[in-house]
Amino acid sequence: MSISVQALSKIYGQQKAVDGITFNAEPGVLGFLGPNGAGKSTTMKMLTCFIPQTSGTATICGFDISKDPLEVKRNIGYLPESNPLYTEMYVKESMAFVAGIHKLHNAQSRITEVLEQTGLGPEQHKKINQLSKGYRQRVGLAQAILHDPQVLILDEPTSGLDPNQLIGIRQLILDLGKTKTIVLSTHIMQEVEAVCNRVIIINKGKIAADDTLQNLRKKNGDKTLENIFIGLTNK
Ligand SMILES: Nc1ncnc2c1ncn2[C@@H]1O[C@H](COP(=O)(O)OP(=O)(O)OP(=O)(O)O)[C@@H](O)[C@H]1O
Repeated sequence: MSISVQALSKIYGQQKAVDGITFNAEPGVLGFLGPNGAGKSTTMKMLTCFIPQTSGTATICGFDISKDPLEVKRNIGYLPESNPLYTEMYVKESMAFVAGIHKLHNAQSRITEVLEQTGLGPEQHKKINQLSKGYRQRVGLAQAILHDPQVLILDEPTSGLDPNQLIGIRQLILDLGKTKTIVLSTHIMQEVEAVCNRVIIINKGKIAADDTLQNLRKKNGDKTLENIFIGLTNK
């Protein structure tokens, strides 16, 4: 199992942000949906060992997030919602920096491959602070996939992109999802329909639905995904 989550919870002070969620994921693109404040980013931060859980367990490619964080990080690529980048670096230089952190042996050829895959070739000699928002998103994604992880955690990877950029990034996510397990957080229902084969809807820290898109529609009288989302998250 690529991702296995058992009764995972996170409490910040008095706030129960994630409340005992359990799910598994295998290769494919899993849409991770929920209203603002539902606990999506918090869950992603726990799965990537960014913050510790309050209780429960999770494994990534068999490695426990509490006991084996280094192995988890070797097997996971993470694009956080804020997409933090060293903006003073040149694109290619920033990729070499990340390759160094992962101690990649084939760094040069892998960087060339990933720059190509993410459409960054023409921009590779610019400084990150000279790039448009869409291209910065691509740099974040390129850094997340550089070490060829089996699991990708993408927190709103397409927010703020123009329609042309959207198509390119969605296609890349679809291609990656053929072999990798991708957890994709997004508020764009059209995007979910375009790339996800399964969705989890989270509301107030709990899982409100976990199913294929097809089954969700069947169970909800063929309503649109937007209406299903509204129905499940206004409780
Ligand atoms: N560091 C923190 N300290 C205290 N509370 C936090 C912290 N981070 C998140 N929270 C709270 O936890 C809850 C879940 O937040 P989270 O960011 O996981 O939601 P989300 O589903 O990703 O929302 P969005 O769609 O707006 O990004 C919210 O009520 C939020 O205010």
